[in-house]
Amino acid sequence: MRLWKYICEAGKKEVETQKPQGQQAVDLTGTVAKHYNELQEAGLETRKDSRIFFLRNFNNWIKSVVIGETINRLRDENTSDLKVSVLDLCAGKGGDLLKWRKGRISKLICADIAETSVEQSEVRYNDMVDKNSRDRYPQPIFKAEFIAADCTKKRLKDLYKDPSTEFDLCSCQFSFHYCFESIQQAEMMLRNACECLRLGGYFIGTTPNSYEILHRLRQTTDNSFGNDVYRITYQSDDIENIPLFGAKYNFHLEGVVDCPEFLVNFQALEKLAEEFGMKLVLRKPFAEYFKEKSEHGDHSSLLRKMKALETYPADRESNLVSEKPEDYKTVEAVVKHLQESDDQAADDRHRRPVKVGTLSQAEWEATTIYCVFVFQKVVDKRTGQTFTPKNQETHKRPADDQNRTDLSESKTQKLT
Ligand SMILES: C[S@@+](CC[C@H](N)C(=O)[O-])C[C@H]1O[C@@H](n2cnc3c(N)ncnc32)[C@H](O)[C@@H]1O
Repeated sequence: MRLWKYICEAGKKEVETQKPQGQQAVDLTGTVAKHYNELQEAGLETRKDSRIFFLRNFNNWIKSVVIGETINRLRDENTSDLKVSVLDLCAGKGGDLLKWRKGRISKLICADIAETSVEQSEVRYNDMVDKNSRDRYPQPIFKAEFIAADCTKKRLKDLYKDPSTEFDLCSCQFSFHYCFESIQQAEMMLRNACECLRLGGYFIGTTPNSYEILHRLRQTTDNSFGNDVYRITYQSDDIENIPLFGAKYNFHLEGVVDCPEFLVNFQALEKLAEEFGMKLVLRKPFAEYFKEKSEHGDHSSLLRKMKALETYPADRESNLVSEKPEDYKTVEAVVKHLQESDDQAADDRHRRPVKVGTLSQAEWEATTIYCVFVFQKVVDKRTGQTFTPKNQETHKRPADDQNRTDLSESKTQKLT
């Protein structure tokens, strides 16, 4: 508790000292909302031609796995016919609607600061319901509610049609970091994520891994690192004195994002979450999460179905997503090695070219900035009631240095 008090006080002080003298601190939520509101929704064809086609699919695969596994876990820990109710915090244009449908949830509330995105997600949802009703065998589809609000400043509970709504799951994908602008915003975001969760409910998400970002920043001399797909530029030269809140950097992702973001201090996040009865169950860098989950049969076939990896070698070199040979240097060596072992094992008639699924090095470096997190509500702060899951896995918090990625690590999966 003393540590937490220290974190809070330090956080508040930092926010104060960051304000230019005699002025209000610049509030960046407006900039973020404007950016996402103006973002055009690319059609399927445009997306296919994109330099980050596989990166986007890969990130989508990670979301599918964490969402799918958490819904399964909820049903395991409760009853198999649990009517799952979900809050999609910073839901954007509704990119996860199909995942919720696949998870057979019963109720969804989507909230986002960008009004245009909220409208688009509602249209998408209505199209999905319409299309389903015209199907020969319509399936039940979850009820949905859409809210345009700054989730770091507005208490969402006051905006729900039914303020007594309880959720089994809150999902915040690729968005949580925006709330680390200030302690007040982080507190409000966590309040929104956790206060309406029922005991045993989960708060899951994907967010940039600040350990990884700092590790990469320390290897540069100009506060900036990246490649032709992404770039991170930290606000100041002083990377040894990172503020707990408001540690701003600019994030650029080719053709999709160009926005101020904030480093998430995971210790502060855990402490803040504790105030809402939440316990960290898992935090894993994407590289590690991919390695673990891609070995699982269902997830591995989903990788293919979602086109989350690029086939290497391609039929023609010009079919590769990157024109730079160095983007395929590691995978080239892996294929060579696999081909040699296959050739030794097979006789002449059965020799076949080895193909693997992979990501170009530049996309791999971009996606491995992120990590997955899972919290569970283990204490109801109002009643003091506690929750002990049926299959409690003892969570070992990863040491900070285990939260970094070895970029030469294999990112391939044999296809044939
Ligand atoms: C990278 S997008 C992710 C969208 C969606 N979760 C997904 O995975 O497809 C980040 C989203 O966070 C939203 N966002 C940023 N700051 C926010 C805030 N303060 N309150 C609510 N939404 C916010 C943006 O409008 C945007 O839709």
